[in-house]
Amino acid sequence: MSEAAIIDGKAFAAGLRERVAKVAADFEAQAGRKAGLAVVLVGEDPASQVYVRNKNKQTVACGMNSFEHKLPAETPEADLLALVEKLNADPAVDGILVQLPLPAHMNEQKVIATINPDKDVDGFHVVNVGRLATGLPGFVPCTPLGCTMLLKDRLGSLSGLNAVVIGRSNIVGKPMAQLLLRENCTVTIAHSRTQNLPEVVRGADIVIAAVGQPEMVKQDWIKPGATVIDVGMNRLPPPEGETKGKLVGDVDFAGASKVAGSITPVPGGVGPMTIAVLLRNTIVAAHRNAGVTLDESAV
Ligand SMILES: Nc1nc(=O)c2c([nH]1)NC[C@@H]1CN(c3ccc(C(=O)N[C@@H](CCC(=O)O)C(=O)O)cc3)C=[N+]21
Ligand SMILES: [Mg+2]
Repeated sequence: MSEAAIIDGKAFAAGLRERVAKVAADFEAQAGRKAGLAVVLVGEDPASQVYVRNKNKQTVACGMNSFEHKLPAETPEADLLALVEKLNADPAVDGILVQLPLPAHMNEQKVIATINPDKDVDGFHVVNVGRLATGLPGFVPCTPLGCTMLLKDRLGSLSGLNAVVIGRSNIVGKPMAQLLLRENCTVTIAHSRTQNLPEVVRGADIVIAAVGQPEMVKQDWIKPGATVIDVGMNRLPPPEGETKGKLVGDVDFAGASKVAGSITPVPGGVGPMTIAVLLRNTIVAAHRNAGVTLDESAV
């Protein structure tokens, strides 16, 4: 058995950002303004600050406006809701992202429910969850949409394939299952209570690992030739005398890549796709909100 092909999410994401930049330039020419993304960060979590900085840089690089709002951790929930309402009403803002997790004193569901669904470029609002489940146009969460793009690029049609999604979160597992169903896969959602998980995964042509358990999915769980998408991002404890631990996924990459047909690495796989799809969703939102025509399948 030869080594799996590496699915280069970083390169695919760079290509997607180039397509977004072209579409963003056309949008500006037609609408007479740039598309805009507002990112709200509450608190000083260092990892979150790095993500927000990257989003901001990539938004500007694609020719869109980035509006950053940083609030102290102890901000009252009512103040955050008021900011979201202000962004909802701002015609320069096409997309709104409130960085999760929020501090414990805030109700995430309530905050997400306050975002105008037509500016909800994360696809987290229940209206967008319902649209995805019923096949209506809306916004689809960035990570699972990015995974679907990588799968279709690699495999072409996914029709009839057995897909096993490990994890049932609202952000990845559940929308991932909906998207695979839309592609005519036979979909299984596995989770912490699933009996005989290795056997279930061995039936999969497509494995999506989104559990948050470092290197949980082992070599002998993988069907030979399967396509493996690793959504996990786990920081291992640093070795003696070092400050930064290694970043690993939910899949034992070295083992699984001996059996899989193709596999995403961590880092450089799904992560970069998440941000590129956010920019894609933002330029789509701008066209819809401004009434400018766009072939959405081309971006
Ligand atoms: N409302 C909301 N929407 C989000 O989409 C959202 C969020 N909140 N909160 C935090 C998570 C995390 N997230 C990542 C995006 C890209 C990388 C990424 O680009 N990772 C790189 C490098 C990571 C590294 O080296 O640290 C990679 O995997 O290659 C990671 C993580 C979006 N999130
Ligand atoms: Mg994620």
